[in-house]
Amino acid sequence: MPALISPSILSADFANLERDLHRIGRADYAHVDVMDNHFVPNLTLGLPVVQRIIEVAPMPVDVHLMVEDADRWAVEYARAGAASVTFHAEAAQAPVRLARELRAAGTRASIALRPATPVEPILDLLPEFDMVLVMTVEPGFGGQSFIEGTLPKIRRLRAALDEQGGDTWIQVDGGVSRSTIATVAQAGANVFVAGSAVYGADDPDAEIDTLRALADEALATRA
Ligand SMILES: O=C(CO)[C@H](O)[C@H](O)COP(=O)(O)O
Ligand SMILES: [Fe+2]
Repeated sequence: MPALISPSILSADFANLERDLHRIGRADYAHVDVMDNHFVPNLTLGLPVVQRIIEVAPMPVDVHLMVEDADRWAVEYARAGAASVTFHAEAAQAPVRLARELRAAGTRASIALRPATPVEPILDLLPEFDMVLVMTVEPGFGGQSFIEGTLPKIRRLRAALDEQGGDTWIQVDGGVSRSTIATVAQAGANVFVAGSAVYGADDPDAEIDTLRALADEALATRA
C-alpha cells in the first residue's frame, strides 16, 4: 500500500481554512486536531467548525480527537461525515465499544497512543481498529520535535500486524518532516501527519509530493 499523507490544518490560517484546505489538494486526507484544553493544554475547534470543514474540504477528513470525554464525542464526528475518527486510548472508558460505534456510524475507527502509552494492551485487539495513531510528540501543539523513543513502539506494532495478517493502518503524528519521514516509514508507519512541514513550505502541495515520495521509497526498502 502506498504512503498516505494527511497534513494537519493546525498549522493553517484559521481565518482562511477553506483557502488553506485547497492549498493541500494533493493530500490523501486533511487532519483536523480537536483539542479541549483538558486532555491537552490547548484549545482548537469543535464540532460546528469541523462540520463545515468536512462540507468544504476537497478531500476526506481525518479527525484527531484530543478530548477528555472521547466516549461522548467521537461518534458525533462520525455522524458529521468524518472519514476517520481517532480517539485517545487514555481518554476512552470503553475503546472497543467506541470503535464499534464508530464503524457502525460509517467511519474508520482509530485509536491513538501518547508517547508514554504502551502498545501491548491493544495488540490482541487490533482487528477492532482501522488505524492506530502513534503520537511521535506529546499531543497539544504543532511544531515540536520528533521523539525517537517512539520508534520501537511502531516496530512492535508493525511486527504484530505482520504476524496477524492485519490490515490496520499505522499513523504517525508529530515532528514528521523531510528529515524524519523515511525513519518512521522504515519502522512500519504508512499514514503520515505533517502540519508545520507542509504549511511551512512555500508550496504545500509540492511538499506533500516530496514527503510521499520519501515515504514510498522507504516503504519499498521495507518490503
Ligand atoms: O496532533 C497534533 C498535535 O497534538 C498535530 O497533528 C501535530 O502536532 C502536527 O504538527 P507538526 O507536524 O507540526 O508536528
Ligand atoms: Fe494530530
